[in-house]
Amino acid sequence: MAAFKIPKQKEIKRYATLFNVLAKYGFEDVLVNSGISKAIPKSYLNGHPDTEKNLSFSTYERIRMVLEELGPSYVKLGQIFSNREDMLPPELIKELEKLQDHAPNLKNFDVQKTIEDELEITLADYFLSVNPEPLAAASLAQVHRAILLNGDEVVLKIQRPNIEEVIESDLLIMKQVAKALEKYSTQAQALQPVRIIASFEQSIREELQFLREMDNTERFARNFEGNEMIHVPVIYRSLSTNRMICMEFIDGIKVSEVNTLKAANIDPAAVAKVGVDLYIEQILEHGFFHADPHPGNIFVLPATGQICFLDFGMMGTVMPNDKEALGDLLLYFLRKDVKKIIILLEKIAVKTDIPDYKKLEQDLYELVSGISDISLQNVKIGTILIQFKTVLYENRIVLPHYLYMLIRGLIIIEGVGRKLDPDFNITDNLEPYTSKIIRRRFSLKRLFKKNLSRFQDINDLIDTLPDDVNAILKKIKDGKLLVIHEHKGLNEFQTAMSKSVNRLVFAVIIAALSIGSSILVMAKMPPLVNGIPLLGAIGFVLSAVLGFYIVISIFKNNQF
Ligand SMILES: Nc1ncnc2c1ncn2[C@@H]1O[C@H](COP(=O)(O)OP(=O)(O)OP(=O)(O)O)[C@@H](O)[C@H]1O
Repeated sequence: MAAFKIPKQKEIKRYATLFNVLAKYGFEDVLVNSGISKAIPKSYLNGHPDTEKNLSFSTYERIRMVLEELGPSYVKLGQIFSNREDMLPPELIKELEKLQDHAPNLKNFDVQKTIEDELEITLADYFLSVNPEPLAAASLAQVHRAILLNGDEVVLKIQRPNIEEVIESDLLIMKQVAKALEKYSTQAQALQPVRIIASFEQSIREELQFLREMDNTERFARNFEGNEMIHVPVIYRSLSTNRMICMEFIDGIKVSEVNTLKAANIDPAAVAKVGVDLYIEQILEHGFFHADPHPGNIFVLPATGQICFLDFGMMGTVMPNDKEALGDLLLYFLRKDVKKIIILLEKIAVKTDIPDYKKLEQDLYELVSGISDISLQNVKIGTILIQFKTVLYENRIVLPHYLYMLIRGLIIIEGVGRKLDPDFNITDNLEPYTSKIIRRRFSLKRLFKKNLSRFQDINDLIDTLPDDVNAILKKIKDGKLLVIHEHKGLNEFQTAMSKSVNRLVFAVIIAALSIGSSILVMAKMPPLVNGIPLLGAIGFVLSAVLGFYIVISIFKNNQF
């Protein structure tokens, strides 16, 4: 039996609550085995729990219920881990996603005094009014509307009083329990509770730093500078602190309120298209994306139709190298090249322990075949991504955290899009990016760099792409790729390439002729005819004729 440090009096109640809730759902063993329960006076415990009723739920359901009952810190723990597919099984993730962040309004919360203390001001010097009734209440903060002296409408996102202490104290207990779980429960060991709590500690501390959230908001605004489709709330830095954000009030309609949008003459289908475009741009262009784009965090401004994202507490980052890998992954998926997908996954994974490569190959093959069996028009990216996550989990491949954030973000945003427009299809939004990636991957410059080794790739690509993607390729009016597509074959492409090489050789000859003949003319070198150097004159004429021919050919059909 482990020696457990007797908790201080004020912690005993929290431990007792934890024990009672765990016991209610049949998880008390760990506290008993680790000796924690012994340190709690019997008078605090609820007697023997009635586990019969609650055990009828699955283990993962019971874990979610425990978190709900234990309150804000634990709900936050569950929410943060609802996107840690790299650490938890999919069935548990599904349960954690059900956790809602609607905390009860604070009782006896003196908003005015809190603001004055936080900013060290007298309220009336800066604010015309502050609404004591919260606009929203979440586990870490409460949001209140206010009006500044200049008439600006703002909201104040204020951290709950003493939230830091509550979290510190909960963290302490969580760490103790995690250690005990890891030591005494084989079932819990697989979930790596100590690692989970360490990671939670980092995330929750970050979320409590409102200065970070403000930095994120402003970075997000800079990324979209000049884009008329989006509006980012303005932050009032001088009225904000690390525990309170003062920002522009967004007088918008939530994207989930489809009827209200229609009543305001806003086309929900257009909102879906623009909203998802903006999201994909964050991922693939800026590499800095909103990690929680649920409908409560996306508004439409009725006056301008602009989309407005809120809550920049959790953002994902895609580094330039990661973008390259994402592009490759997309292409290999489209080509159903399972072997290359595996090589790439192994390259980018943070951890792999693949027990059976044949099974992995089979799983991925089933996944990619599923994509091409149905037309891209009917593909639900969410379904594919969920399957993909399951394949990763079952084959013990752990990808970097940002990828799970991104997958989750795409699944959520696709859901938002489909709610706004049942015919919505995210692949339409992805099309310009797919085209761009393909064009970049197979540009002549890159092919030259790769010693033309991608010839075979291109041929494979053309032969294996689904019709829809070929249609995408067709749309690329940039010339080179169109030529590749229309020739539809390796030989023709090679011919086109060799003509390009010819063109280069001709250009070099002409340049040499011009330079050579210029030297002869300037030096007036013999043989001379009427004082003009004969060779120089021939060189001039030749280079002029050839140059003219090449220019005309290029203009006519891009070939010669
Ligand atoms: N600038 C704003 N203008 C209007 N409403 C806002 C604004 N900021 C926040 N809200 C409202 O307050 C709610 C909670 O805000 P926010 O999401 O930033 O807080 P949170 O504590 O991170 O909550 P959650 O974790 O539930 O997302 C939003 O969903 C929105 O309804």
